[in-house]
Amino acid sequence: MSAEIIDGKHIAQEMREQLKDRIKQLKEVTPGLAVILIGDNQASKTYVSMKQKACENLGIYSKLIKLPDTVTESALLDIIQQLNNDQTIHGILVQLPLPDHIGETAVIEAIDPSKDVDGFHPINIGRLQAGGEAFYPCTPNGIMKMLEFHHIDPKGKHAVVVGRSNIVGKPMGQLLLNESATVTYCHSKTSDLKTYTKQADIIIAAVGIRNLITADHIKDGAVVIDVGMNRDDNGKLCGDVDFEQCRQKASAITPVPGGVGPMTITMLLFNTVESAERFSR
Ligand SMILES: Nc1nc2c(c(=O)[nH]1)N[C@@H](CN(C=O)c1ccc(C(=O)N[C@@H](CCC(=O)O)C(=O)O)cc1)CN2
Repeated sequence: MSAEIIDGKHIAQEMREQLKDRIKQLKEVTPGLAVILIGDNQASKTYVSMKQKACENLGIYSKLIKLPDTVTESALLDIIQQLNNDQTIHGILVQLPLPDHIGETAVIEAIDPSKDVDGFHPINIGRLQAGGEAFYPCTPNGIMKMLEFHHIDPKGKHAVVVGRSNIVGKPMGQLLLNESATVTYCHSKTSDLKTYTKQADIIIAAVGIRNLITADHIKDGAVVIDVGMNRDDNGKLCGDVDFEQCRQKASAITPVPGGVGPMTITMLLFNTVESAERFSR
């Protein structure tokens, strides 16, 4: 078997075209996104510039606030407060990871939940658990859209999520559960990982370990979603899944790059447009 490739770039592009129409409908309101970037992390700079470019292409106003990694937590909280009160801003995000001296929880909790387009605030996480209207975290929500696009219904399927981060693993399991999947969480300390992954109809690999998931880890026909963003020995971007091995056995698989990544940014745009729509009602 050779797997169907789940092309995140293509799905992202289709969704972005739909968002353009929604932005046109907003008429007097221009959706506004504030992005706070702290320090000099090269990957973060790249992701932020991709977010800004994507906003520009769609006609979303984006405001970049660059802060040195010496910024204090209290100065950062003040800036967030100003953005909470800024009527031109419908979405606020603080690019992660943060420098060690800044508390992630305090920062996330300072963002007005109605502008928390990353979907990380405890109010949005609680609403996600309740299955209600909320901003859902972008990467897992993007994966749900990819499954939907490929008519892969999680209902009754066994989904194994490998990873337990607050931004991907945990909400991913919750979203799959909300769609009636049976969910197993594994992580970097799970012993005998294969025992679990071999039972999976859908595997989400989001642990940040290059080539952790090999053909031996999956059953024939599994759907394999790779969230990993790692570098190989030559500095080339690669995921948590051995793509060449697993594509021979899986029924559908995402590549890295060009899989989940583009959907993360698209779902950020989606949440920002949704927020502007809510403000304009
Ligand atoms: N505040 C947030 N911080 C972080 C998030 C987040 O959702 N909110 N997620 C990640 C990084 N991230 C977005 O911020 C992100 C990662 C990867 C991609 C992406 O499109 N990757 C491309 C490859 C890009 C490259 O060449 O380097 C791909 O997979 O094709 C987009 C967004 C952590 N921080």
